[in-house]
Amino acid sequence: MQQASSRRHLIVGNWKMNGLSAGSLELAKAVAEGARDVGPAARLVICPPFTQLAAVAKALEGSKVQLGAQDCHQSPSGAHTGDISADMLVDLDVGFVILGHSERRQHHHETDGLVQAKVKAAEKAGLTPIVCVGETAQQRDEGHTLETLGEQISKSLPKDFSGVVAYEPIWAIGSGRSASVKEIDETISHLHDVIGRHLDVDDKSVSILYGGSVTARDAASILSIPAVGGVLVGGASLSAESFLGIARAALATTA
Ligand SMILES: O=C(CO)COP(=O)(O)O
Repeated sequence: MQQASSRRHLIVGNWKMNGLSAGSLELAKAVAEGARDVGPAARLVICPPFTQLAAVAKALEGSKVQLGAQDCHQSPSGAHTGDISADMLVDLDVGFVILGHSERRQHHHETDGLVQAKVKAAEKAGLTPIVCVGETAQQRDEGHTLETLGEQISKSLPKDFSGVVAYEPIWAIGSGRSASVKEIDETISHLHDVIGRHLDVDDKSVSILYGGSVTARDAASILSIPAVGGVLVGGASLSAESFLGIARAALATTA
């Protein structure tokens, strides 16, 4: 098993639908500036809304912080009013794209099949997809967590998947209640097994992040779990101080 000391954690900020011009620029610059102290312990990615990508890309020039987006369309171009293609993201120096987030699965009715089509489009364009999976509180209470996640993994990821997975229990998102270290450890270890069984890739090659109410306070204990490849952060990524606090926790786990 991979040891915590040899890993480089991926710390991803998902700004969701937050950020106007001035505030986004200020936040991106502050993250870029503070990232200098984080050293090689972590790779930092911030995912602003589409409207801020171009400005944030400029603000991150020359920094170690990479740029991500929050969705893309499954087609390269065409009559898809209001949509954004993977090539359009690459054109703006975007390197990562979050796909299949539970908020899109729930509010935009995205299915596993659609998520897989988007993953293929993203990989073809040269983006690294960050594919989210997670169970509802009801699925958890009824004992269907592992089955639900297994189905999402096997149906949302192509057999030759080369991206990143994020385990985000829906009940933990925005609730202030992160899953426990034991829950995260057991679930992510299970997801590695599912990947090994269902995909044609070495499960160790797929990094699995945890997301759901991650803060600078609990980041070190989460990042110390050997199976965890990093974190996907919502609310706490909207302040440079708390996002960088999480990144510094990665540094502490490798010290
Ligand atoms: O959905 C999330 C990140 O994609 C998690 O959001 P919070 O960190 O606000 O719980």
